[in-house]
Amino acid sequence: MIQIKDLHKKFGPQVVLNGLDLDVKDQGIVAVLGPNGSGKTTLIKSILGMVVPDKGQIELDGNSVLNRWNYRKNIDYLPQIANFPGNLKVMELITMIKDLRGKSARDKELIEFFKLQPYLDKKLNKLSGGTKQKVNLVLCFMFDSPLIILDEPTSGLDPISLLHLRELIQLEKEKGKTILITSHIMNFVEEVADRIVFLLEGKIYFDGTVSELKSRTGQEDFEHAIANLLTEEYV
Ligand SMILES: Nc1ncnc2c1ncn2[C@@H]1O[C@H](COP(=O)(O)OP(=O)(O)OP(=O)(O)O)[C@@H](O)[C@H]1O
Repeated sequence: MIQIKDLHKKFGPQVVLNGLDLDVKDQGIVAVLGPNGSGKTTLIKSILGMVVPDKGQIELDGNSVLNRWNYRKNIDYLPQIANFPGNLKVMELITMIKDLRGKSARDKELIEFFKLQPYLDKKLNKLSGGTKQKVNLVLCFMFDSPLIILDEPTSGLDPISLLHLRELIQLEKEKGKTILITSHIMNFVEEVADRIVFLLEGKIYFDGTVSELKSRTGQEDFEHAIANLLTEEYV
């Protein structure tokens, strides 16, 4: 589905991606992890065509994405920070995005899933951070695309909403979708991820399952296993 070869990206003198290779063949949930500033969002935005790499190849289903835009219609994306006009009402925003995308949407089902009915007539700037994030999740998931990219989807969510999100992600996976997630909430990642891809110094430093990570680092606890990857590199 996604094939990335020798991806390089610099911002000014700062090297962010330095020859990164990534192959995602199967359906399932891939967690892209790494310290702050390790290039997770840069990688995601490169796949989406929002960042233009300096060098390297990105293919989706065998076709290069560089300088092509149509492929993005088949990706659902949740940005890390979504900035929508605050004076729009929730339902107005959902309707506007549906009109722009021109695709059928399952917004009603998701509004119910996240219990957003009481907020539909409220302006976005009057919502709490967590409620805004639920609106963003509705916008992201409503088009039912085969590839879903979620940049920090857990941001601002309370424990019950986190459970809902986990359930939704699992349901989407069961439909055969590929889901790429970044998150700093380690127990959420441990519960949902089929594969962990850990970025460090512009490359993939670890690629495997949660249990492979635990056995490589000799740590039973996932958070400690991740911390161990970092000390491995820096001692
Ligand atoms: N448009 C840009 N211009 C200049 N520097 C940028 C730009 N986008 C990202 N960077 C820099 O590239 C580095 C990687 O950023 P990126 O957002 O990809 O990291 P991240 O792994 O997603 O971090 P976090 O965990 O904090 O979200 C950072 O040092 C960031 O400041």
